[in-house]
Amino acid sequence: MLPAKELVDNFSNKKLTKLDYHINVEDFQKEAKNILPKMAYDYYASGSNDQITLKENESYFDRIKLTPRSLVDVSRVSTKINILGHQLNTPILVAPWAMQKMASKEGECDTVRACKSVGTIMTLSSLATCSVEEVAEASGNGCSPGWFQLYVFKDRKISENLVRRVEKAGYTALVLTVDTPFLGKRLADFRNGFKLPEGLALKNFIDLPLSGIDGGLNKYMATMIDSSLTWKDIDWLRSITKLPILVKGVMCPRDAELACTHKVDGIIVSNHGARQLDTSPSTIEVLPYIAQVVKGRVPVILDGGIRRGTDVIKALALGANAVMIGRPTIWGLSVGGTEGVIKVLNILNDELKLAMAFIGTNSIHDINSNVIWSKPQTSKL
Ligand SMILES: Cc1cc2nc3c(=O)[nH]c(=O)nc-3n(C[C@H](O)[C@H](O)[C@H](O)COP(=O)(O)O)c2cc1C
Ligand SMILES: CCCCCCC(=O)C(=O)O
Repeated sequence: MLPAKELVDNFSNKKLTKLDYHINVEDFQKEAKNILPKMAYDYYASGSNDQITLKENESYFDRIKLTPRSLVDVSRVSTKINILGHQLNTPILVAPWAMQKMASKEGECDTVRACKSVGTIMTLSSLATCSVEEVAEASGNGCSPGWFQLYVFKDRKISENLVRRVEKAGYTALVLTVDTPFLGKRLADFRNGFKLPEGLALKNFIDLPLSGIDGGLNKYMATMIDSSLTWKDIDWLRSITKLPILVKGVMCPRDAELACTHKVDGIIVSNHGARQLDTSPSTIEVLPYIAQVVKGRVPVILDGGIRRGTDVIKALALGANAVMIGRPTIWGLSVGGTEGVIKVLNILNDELKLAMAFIGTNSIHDINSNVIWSKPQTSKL
């Protein structure tokens, strides 16, 4: 990927670095595949079983077309949004993903620095290789470190303690993952005999017999995570915290209605990056049906398969208030640590801005279903 000779930028005379040669998400993925150990790359990249949903999450976006518009003043395109009281520079948030120290030396701490720099939200996984407190410290004095993703353990006391630590450290919302009663079957992890590399641990549980995964990922989840969780447990979570609660992993309109009934503060349409139920639909396919049920009562966020700025527009047009990205940040972190994640977020946001100009929109609020191409009915032009 790097040219043999050191180059300088013609305009700024600035020396070009390795990251300058990565100009889209795919470049980062290719480089990450080259540099990561196979066991880590496979864990990060895989979907479950035959990976049918994994392909669909990306390819369904390509089937949706956008309508270019002409001669609209788009000299002031802005990607700023407000979500749950947060003023952000971009509608692209960072999804929770586990065990980030396999990708960079400081793992989740590197990612939170990138999110602060770009002006977006990081969601820290329960199963992180940096602790809640370390990530809060890395995010900067007095800064909100972001949102916290919660897996509910069979021993509720463990989850309750974790929630107390999250509140104390200044996180501003809980993201309750509801699609993981058990872990999906990712074939490569079985074949590779996945384990955490020497010296890494699940840092939020360092004092408990929960910080290692020697028996494998699936056994860990089956032994530790509470698969008896139901909608009534949203009420339990509400009873132990005042933090806003978003549910992540909603794929069915009926569940979206139940989420609203249980007064959640936000819904994340997600199939866990196609790592749970294979042959479930892509997230962008189900989004309009969920938005139709939610009717603006709470913010709707979509994740899964977002790899281009145009994908972000399509999600916003079909009813999302914001999106999250998982793997693009994994590849950014693997290639360039904090700077790599910043670069990936900027690439996607720049692509978003450019496409917004082409469809004739200046603000995120202007994006609605009219920007999606459909055969015009001549009488309605
Ligand atoms: C390697 C990896 C680890 C993940 N770990 C978690 C996790 O700990 N908790 C969680 O709720 N979701 C987890 N997810 C799912 C992501 O939050 C997100 O839903 C998904 O990555 C979005 O799809 P994308 O990777 O195509 O952007 C993980 C995803 C990946 C790829
Ligand atoms: C502790 C091992 C399980 C990690 C699971 C994290 C996750 O959600 C994933 O998709 O992977």
